[in-house]
Amino acid sequence: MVEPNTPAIALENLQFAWAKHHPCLDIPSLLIHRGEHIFLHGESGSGKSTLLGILGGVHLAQVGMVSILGQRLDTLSSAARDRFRADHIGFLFQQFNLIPYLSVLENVLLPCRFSRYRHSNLRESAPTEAHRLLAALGIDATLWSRKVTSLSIGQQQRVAAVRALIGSPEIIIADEPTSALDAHHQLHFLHLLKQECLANQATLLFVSHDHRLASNFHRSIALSDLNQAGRQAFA
Ligand SMILES: Nc1ncnc2c1ncn2[C@@H]1O[C@H](COP(=O)(O)OP(=O)(O)OP(=O)(O)O)[C@@H](O)[C@H]1O
Repeated sequence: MVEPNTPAIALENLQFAWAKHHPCLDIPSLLIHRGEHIFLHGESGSGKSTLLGILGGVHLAQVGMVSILGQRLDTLSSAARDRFRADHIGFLFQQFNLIPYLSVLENVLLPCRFSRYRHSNLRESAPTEAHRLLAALGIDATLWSRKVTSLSIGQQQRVAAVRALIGSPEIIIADEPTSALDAHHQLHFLHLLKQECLANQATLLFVSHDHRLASNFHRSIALSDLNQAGRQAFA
């Protein structure tokens, strides 16, 4: 159980460089509170996906502190970080990362198979909750047993959102999730995602190039304002 006042995300003095490369991220501090909906934007190549990978414990910063829900990631083994991510973070990727040979329902149930914590958060049985979320995100019951790749791009995106949301992880991280959708479907998708995050009091960190979406969030953060990497080179 995570204390309600514990920040969702806290970074201090974070520095990260890819092997044999110049520093990519140098962030003195970042604090995101529980339940906040954050819009994170930045130019292509500015390090947004790298930062999300650090927050999810996929990459380890060489310097600094990364604390997620009060847990310092650098104190965990690689396997424990994977477990922590599976338990507490729902990731929603630009390319969906759905398992192509599984059905819609099988894809959606995966987090509850991999995480006992997320399974234990369910108020109903896993299939019942999956059905509720799929219906809430507008995926018709006739599609649930179909192979996920037979769905349209917009439908696959919503299936990926259901997979991120099931079992109520405290943090939802969405990396350019709407880039394949047209403007109308983008807003509709965002509305549904926010609604589910609100219902779960989840923190939403949403990355996009599309500034028109920013007004839908509590706070907008420009990575260029946070990140000092490379600044001295141009000073
Ligand atoms: N696996 C990797 N190995 C080495 N360098 C990498 C790797 N992944 C990303 N980079 C580099 O790190 C920098 C930041 O990349 P990143 O993908 O985080 O940017 P981004 O802001 O998410 O870009 P986009 O908006 O285009 O997705 C880039 O210079 C990129 O080339």
